[in-house]
Amino acid sequence: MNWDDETDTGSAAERLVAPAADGEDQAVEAALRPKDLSEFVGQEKVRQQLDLVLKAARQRGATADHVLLSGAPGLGKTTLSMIIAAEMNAPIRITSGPAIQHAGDLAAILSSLQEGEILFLDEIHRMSRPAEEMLYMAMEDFRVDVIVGKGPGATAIPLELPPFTLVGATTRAGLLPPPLRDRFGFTAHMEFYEPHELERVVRRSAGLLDVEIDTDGAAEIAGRSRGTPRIANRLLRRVRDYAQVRADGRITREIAAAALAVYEVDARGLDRLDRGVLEALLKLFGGGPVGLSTLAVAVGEERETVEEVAEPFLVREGLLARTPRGRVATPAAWTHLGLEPPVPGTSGNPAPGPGSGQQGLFGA
Ligand SMILES: Nc1ncnc2c1ncn2[C@@H]1O[C@H](COP(=O)(O)OP(=O)(O)OP(=O)(O)O)[C@@H](O)[C@H]1O
Repeated sequence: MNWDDETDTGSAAERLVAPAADGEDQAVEAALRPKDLSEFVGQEKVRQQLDLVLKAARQRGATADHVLLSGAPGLGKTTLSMIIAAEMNAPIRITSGPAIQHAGDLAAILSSLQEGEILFLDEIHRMSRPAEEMLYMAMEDFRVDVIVGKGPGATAIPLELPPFTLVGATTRAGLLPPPLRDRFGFTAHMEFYEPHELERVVRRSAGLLDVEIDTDGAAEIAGRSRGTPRIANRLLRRVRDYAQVRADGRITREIAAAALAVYEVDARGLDRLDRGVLEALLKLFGGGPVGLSTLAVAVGEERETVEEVAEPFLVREGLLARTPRGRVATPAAWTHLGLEPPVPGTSGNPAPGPGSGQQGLFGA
């Protein structure tokens, strides 16, 4: 899947359930990041494999193989790169693909690395082609050719680099050219987290933020966090505000549910936009199929917003399907909104069923 699909565009930019980091996240994330592999929740396979890779490198007294981390935003790629540095007792340099537009930008970074340093290159799929080609040689031979001069008189001056470990992160592993992908010794795909894992993330973060929370309160937040630790931490902060202002500061299931109802994040993590799309699909178009443009007009949003912001999560949750004939709601969508699907052969509006308690863009 294309995880960039779930980035923010237009009116959806301020969503509480956006997977990308906002300013407030950046300010608090440093404090909440696990510092070593044992603190890193979930991703069992990745953790075990990485643990072996790092231990083996330490035993050999060598730098670790280059590591590629792929997966949706907010699943812990940056966190894991910092853990790699901590486990290797090495400094870390952080940069990103879009920041490296020229091969010279990359040469400057590479030539200033210390031996064993971890170079974290976020959004590696967005690096320019000349920089990418320079990276091939740097990863394989710890050497780059710096081109001096222009035209026929240009000469390549080889520059030796100290051994380093590149940790590349991408939301789009499929976009990486095979020669780049093949140069990583270890590739890990980060999965969305299970609710019980997010519950642990929430409880851990609550501890660090000095917030009292019970098991059910943590479970309630976890269930609405769309499989993503960053969203779990963000919802926790909003629930903490509510608990502090409207209650005694302690987070229980009731407090979490009431707080997130204020922010219109429902029990499954759908927000106002997601529910608006689903409600239009069910109430106005009998569950589809309906074309994307028509659906977008019906919810008063841009086509791109519906397609790139709302739909990826609805598809992932099995609530909506993209078919050649248009968007179609699944049986789970009817159940989630508490509506009865129309009986085949009738054209009446769907009747509200049990559980249709929450208001959406179209009312209940
Ligand atoms: N496995 C985990 N256990 C505990 N907390 C986690 C875990 N993974 C991520 N987090 C928390 O989620 C937040 C976001 O993580 P991080 O910045 O590493 O995500 P990312 O995948 O690098 O996102 P992006 O792709 O947007 O850069 C951090 O505050 C971190 O503390």
